[in-house]
Amino acid sequence: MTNQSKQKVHAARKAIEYVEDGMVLGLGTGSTMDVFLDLLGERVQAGLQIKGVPTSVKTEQKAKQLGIPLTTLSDHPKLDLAFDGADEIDPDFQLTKGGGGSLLREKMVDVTAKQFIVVADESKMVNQLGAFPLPVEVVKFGWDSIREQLEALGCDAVLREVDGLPFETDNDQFIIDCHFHQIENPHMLRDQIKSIVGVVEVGLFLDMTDIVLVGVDEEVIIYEKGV
Ligand SMILES: O=C[C@H](O)[C@H](O)[C@H](O)COP(=O)(O)O
Repeated sequence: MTNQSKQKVHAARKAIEYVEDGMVLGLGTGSTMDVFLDLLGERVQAGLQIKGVPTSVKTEQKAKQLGIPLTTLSDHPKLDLAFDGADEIDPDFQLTKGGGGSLLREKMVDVTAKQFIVVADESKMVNQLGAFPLPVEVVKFGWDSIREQLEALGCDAVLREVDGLPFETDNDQFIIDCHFHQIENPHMLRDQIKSIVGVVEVGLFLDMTDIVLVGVDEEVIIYEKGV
């Protein structure tokens, strides 16, 4: 197991400690969340009573395989906790997400939680957002015109492809990855991107995070908002 994988396991183990009987949880997407789901599945098999709202089809399928009971945002519009990974975390807990293409459902779920807990290895901690290409989910219609409008904001904007074909999200839309390299003002950029007609969501998760659990070698560093 790589050091990064070990850090994910440590952080996911710590995250499980926040889960209590009767809670309704947002279940994030990605390799870190896969570790978390495995551990959660073990706790459920041992008798823990929780329900989860998945943030992607992939997470939904894995949760079902593990016997984790699922529910919906319609039935539970306010979640107790949401757990999710991140692609970048800055010192103010601002995030970029969507490396796996699940940003829309992730944001919809994560924003509804009383507490949003980010689980990560230490490679995700950055001084400034932007080295990781910023994912933007867009409608298919006129996507190239949207891409040009994104480039006008000062980035190289690239349609995400898999095996030479456009990547399609769980919502049947495209992702455009925006290479800004450095994001000076995440709030302004979010507002500029969201004002482009045809943009569905942007992978800047701002002012949402309550707790960050970072796996660092054999320990986990806990960062809490306001502490
Ligand atoms: O769309 C994917 C999500 O935003 C993930 O949470 C993010 O990419 C982090 O994934 P991982 O834990 O695999 O690094």
